[in-house]
Amino acid sequence: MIEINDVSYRREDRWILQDLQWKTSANEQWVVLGRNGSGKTTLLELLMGYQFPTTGQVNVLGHRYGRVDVREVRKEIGYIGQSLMEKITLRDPVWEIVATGANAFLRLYEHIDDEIRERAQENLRLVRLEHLADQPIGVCSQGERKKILLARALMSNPKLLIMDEPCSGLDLYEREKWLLDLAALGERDVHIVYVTHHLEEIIPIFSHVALLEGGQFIAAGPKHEVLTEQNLSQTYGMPVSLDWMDERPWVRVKRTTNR
Ligand SMILES: Nc1ncnc2c1ncn2[C@@H]1O[C@H](COP(=O)(O)OP(=O)(O)OP(=O)(O)O)[C@@H](O)[C@H]1O
Repeated sequence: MIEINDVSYRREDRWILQDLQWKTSANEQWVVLGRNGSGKTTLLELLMGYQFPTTGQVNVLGHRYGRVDVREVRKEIGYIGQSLMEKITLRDPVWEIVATGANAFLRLYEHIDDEIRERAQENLRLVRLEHLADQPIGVCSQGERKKILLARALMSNPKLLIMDEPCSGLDLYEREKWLLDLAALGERDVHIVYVTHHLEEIIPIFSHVALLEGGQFIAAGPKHEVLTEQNLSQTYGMPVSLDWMDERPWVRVKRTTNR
């Protein structure tokens, strides 16, 4: 699904990503973890074709970037990130924002087919927000907006769903409801790459984890192999302990004698 070979990315005189090798398969669902500034969003931008690597190759869904029209590849990718929310017009009704996911535009400039309108309603039902269809998105809560973006991302029946901290700003209740919606996606034929700061969001549908530190992968592979106390302590730069509960990892900072 994704194949990254020898990828490095430089901005001005600084290497933001270095020597990345990464290969994912269709039956795997990935989480990417790393500290602030470790390069997670930059990595996602390379996958979306918003940025191009300084060296190396990026292949997504069988297309090699640089040789294809990335706009065509993007039609097969659903994306949820803060930058998308910032571009949305807050007075637009919810169902219209969902409908724009069908053609990867941000606004509707022409008449919408009944079929697309119906599918937008269906996807809103999927995230249990059909009652908000005619409201402007500006009046929706943060949790509702995240779900609306999920419904939007599903409009194009994406083969790949990329999510950049989709739970940020959600309270515990809203986060758990969002994760339930995400778990329901496990039944769909969609490959997920999910960036988060919170390990407990690694629900059972996720099979693989990549750990980024300073623009390099510390480890990438099956979650039970990668999520070790040693790897996580290195990723976060402090000693941590790890517990698995309800098939989810929970991390705690180890108390140290030095202050
Ligand atoms: N346009 C840019 N010009 C210069 N530096 C940049 C640019 N974009 C990102 N960076 C730098 O690259 C590094 C990685 O940024 P990135 O946003 O990918 O990190 P991140 O892991 O997503 O961080 P966070 O968890 O805080 O969102 C940061 O140090 C950032 O300052």
